[in-house]
Amino acid sequence: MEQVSASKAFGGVQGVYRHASGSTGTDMTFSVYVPPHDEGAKLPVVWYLSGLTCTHANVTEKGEFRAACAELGLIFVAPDTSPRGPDRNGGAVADDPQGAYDFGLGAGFYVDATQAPFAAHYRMWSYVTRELPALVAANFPADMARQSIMGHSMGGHGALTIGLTHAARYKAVSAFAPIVAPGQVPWGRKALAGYLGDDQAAWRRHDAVALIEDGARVPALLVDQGTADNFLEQELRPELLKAACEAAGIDLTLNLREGYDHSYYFISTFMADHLRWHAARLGRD
Ligand SMILES: N[C@@H](CCC(=O)N[C@@H](CSC=O)C(=O)NCC(=O)O)C(=O)O
Repeated sequence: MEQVSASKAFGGVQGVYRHASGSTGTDMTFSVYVPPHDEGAKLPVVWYLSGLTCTHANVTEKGEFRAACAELGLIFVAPDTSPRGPDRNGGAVADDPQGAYDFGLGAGFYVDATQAPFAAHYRMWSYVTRELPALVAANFPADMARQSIMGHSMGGHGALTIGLTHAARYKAVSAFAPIVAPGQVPWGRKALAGYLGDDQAAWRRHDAVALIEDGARVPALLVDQGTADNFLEQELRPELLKAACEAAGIDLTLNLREGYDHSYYFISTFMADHLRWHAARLGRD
């Protein structure tokens, strides 16, 4: 692992790191904020999965998480959203043929692709759930028995599906403006078809509403959603998650935030609220 940068912030260190990923077969860049802590202490880890078009940098620069993480003693990890790099294996790493913002580069959807040409490199599920946690555990003062996960939009979809699938691992799961049912909306249908083909069982394993319908459970979920979000009605559809949680008895807190859009102005406004909710479930309040 190579350190790209390290800057003191709120008494801790905001770092950016690069490594050769075995999951994606590319170099991957991610950021980690380590709050001030006693020497030898192990700290809980909050994972943040970003949305379409993002790298680690969007939330790192605009997410305004550091003050709360420093206060609460939380490590904050922000991975990239897709493999990147020189074109290999027929365009698997480079942008998709249409150059779309919602598929291919910057739009890995946190799945392990099975379809050519993406299967060779687009393995963000393995990267985020296995490879990067091992790297973080080995290189940072992380208590891997206390992890939680959150995300935005496409990353909210990733946080929900990963959190529902690994319910024992992640002590808290939350999202900002998540895609809740990718199998039912254009962004998701395009990505799942492109990465997973027509395997409907695989689609359901990467769809929060379908996972809940199929029996996945977490004790509680927190979702914040802006009412002025351009993507609300066509792509996000939080009412589908609300209905699934009600039917399943999952304690969903769905905060509809009047006038907020889909941007980091919205996310940064409610970031500290989410981190406090996570901290309470990670034994840090
Ligand atoms: N057409 C827009 C759409 C991109 C966009 O809004 N991306 C969001 C995530 S959307 C769901 O995953 C985002 O986080 N953008 C980065 C940011 O810093 O705001 C476009 O191409 O810009």
